[in-house]
Amino acid sequence: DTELRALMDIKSSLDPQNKVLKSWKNNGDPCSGSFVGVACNEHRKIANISLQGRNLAGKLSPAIGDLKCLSGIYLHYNSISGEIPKEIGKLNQLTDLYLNVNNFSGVVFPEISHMTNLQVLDLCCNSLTGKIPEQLGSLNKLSVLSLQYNLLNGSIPSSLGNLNMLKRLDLSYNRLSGPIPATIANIQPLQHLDVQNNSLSGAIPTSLKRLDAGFSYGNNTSLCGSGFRALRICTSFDNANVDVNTPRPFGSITKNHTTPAHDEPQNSNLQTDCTPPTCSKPKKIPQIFIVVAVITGSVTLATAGFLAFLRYRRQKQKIGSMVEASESRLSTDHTNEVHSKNASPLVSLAYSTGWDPLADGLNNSEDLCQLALQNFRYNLEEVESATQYFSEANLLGRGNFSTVYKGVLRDGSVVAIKSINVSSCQSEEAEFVRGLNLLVSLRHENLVGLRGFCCSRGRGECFFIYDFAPKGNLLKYLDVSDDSNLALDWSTRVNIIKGIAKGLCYLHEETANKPSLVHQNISAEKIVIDNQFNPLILDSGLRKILADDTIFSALKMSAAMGYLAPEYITTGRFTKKSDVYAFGVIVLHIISGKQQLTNAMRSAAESCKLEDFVDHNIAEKFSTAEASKLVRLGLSCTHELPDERPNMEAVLQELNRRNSGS
Ligand SMILES: Nc1ncnc2c1ncn2[C@@H]1O[C@H](COP(=O)(O)OP(=O)(O)OP(=O)(O)O)[C@@H](O)[C@H]1O
Repeated sequence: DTELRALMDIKSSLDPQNKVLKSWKNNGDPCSGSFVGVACNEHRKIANISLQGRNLAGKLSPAIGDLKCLSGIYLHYNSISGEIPKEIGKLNQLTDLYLNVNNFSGVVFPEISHMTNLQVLDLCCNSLTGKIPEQLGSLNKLSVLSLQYNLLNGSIPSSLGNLNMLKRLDLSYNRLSGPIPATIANIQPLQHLDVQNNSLSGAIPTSLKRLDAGFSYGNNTSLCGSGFRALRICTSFDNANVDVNTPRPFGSITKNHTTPAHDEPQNSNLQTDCTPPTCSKPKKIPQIFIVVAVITGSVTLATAGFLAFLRYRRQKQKIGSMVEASESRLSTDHTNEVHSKNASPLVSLAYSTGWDPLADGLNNSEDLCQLALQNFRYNLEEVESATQYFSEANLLGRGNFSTVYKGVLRDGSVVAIKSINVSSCQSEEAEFVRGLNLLVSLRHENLVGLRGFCCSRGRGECFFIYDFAPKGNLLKYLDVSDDSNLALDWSTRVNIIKGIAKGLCYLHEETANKPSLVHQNISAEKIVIDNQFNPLILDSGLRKILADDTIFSALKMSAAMGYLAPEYITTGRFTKKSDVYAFGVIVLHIISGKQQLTNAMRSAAESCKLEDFVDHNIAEKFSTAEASKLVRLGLSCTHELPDERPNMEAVLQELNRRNSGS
């Protein structure tokens, strides 16, 4: 079929050596869940391609334009080169386009503006040249436009002022010249505008003052304006300049450029190709059995405000060199004031506390908190030697904002070392240090033990060193065949459920020594198993040191796996009850032994048909009474309404009651 052919085409150009996309098979079914990074909608049309951070080094094929029901393309943090194909413009259902942090070159084709449903366009950190097409001004659903760190020149099109849903606009680190169009200042929802490090000139529209700290304009050759810090007052020459470049009324630009005659047949074709029900979005979000594409799309809607502007910062190797490049550029080209404004607070933290080996001897901190943290400090050398210089052979997992390696410390103990890019961390130094203090203070038998950390300015990364849990994560024990030896027996399953409940209860409770914490990212991958088959929760408290937007990528994953509480879609907030929901999903996973819970399974659970729900691998070797109570617990924890879910304390009481009764 056309979609499969298109996928094969995309595969051969994106991954010519067939290293990453082996699972995309000519005779396979892309909607079976077996094609890595591919998710379909309810009509079995491809809705999402999520291949971020996969080391893809080929090109993006024009065949992408044949996947007409795509709503999200996530190809960021790869090394994809060549042009962004014009054909991408045919995707008029697309809401998210993430091509940031790659090696794309060539121009931004005006055809991109045909994607009329686009909400996030992130092309940051590539080598794109030429002008920003005026036609982008017709993408009127756009809430995030990120074009920073490219080689774009020419002026900022005033048509961007038509983007009346835009919240974030980042054009920094390009070669743009001319004035900042006054039209941009009129975009009501705009909260962040970054144009720093360009060659802009003329008067800054005064109304941009309302953005306050959300407006960054440093390092532009001849900008002027009154009431903006570190800017000179405009002269009559500047004002004349502005007049010359005063944007045309944007209505006319929109008319001329956004709906050129040749677009219409193309777009209307797409409409007919893709008319509902083929591409329709589900009206209702089911509870835990959720289509990946639908939920990721919905989550995007609910959280678009905080999702994208910092995404470019979240790469591993590239970002380090980029930070350094921008630092050196700033220190040679620009004033100290700008330098200190742009340097990451965390970088200075690394200096001031001497965490970085390069900065040893500079430790002049008198802050008691920070001194207490010194006990947990490791140096980079130890981290490097433990992981054999971050050898791929020691790689345990690579997530959206972090990478985990297995390592052996000098004393012979085995550890898991989680590396997080500095740019994914809280940028406020005080907040970060507070988060660190909390992190090291958490202690519980069901939380994986944190031994220490190391923040390296040189690598632009922070490392967290944890005890290693040798039996792997919970996923390893789901969907296993009965001859694999991995099927857990009943009492182990109950013990694991109870342990997770204890760990979560500890996190949720507030004591004199710790605040109440919401984990926010509970899933089977975040539960590792120790030698005694006790469960240990990963990443507890980590949220406190991460930048606000960092959680978002993890969120999409948990949404995809069904761990995300339904109310998140409307509230955009994590609560203890959303942790309870994820816990409930895990309970159902453990009892059923399955990672994917089908509707049929849910009905079986609801009607207490245990024989259809409990993992066949344990045959009859389980207590029926206990199993039906646990299934009921799983169902009540995953109740659609948060108020109807029990809190973790009640869950634990129920589990203990069961134990004493059995
Ligand atoms: N302390 C540990 N002991 C044993 N294995 C671990 C430990 N920490 C992590 N792992 C393994 O590494 C995998 C990846 O860890 P984790 O999910 O925390 O990081 P990640 O892949 O970088 O994802 P994320 O972006 O969600 O943090 C885990 O699922 C687990 O299998």
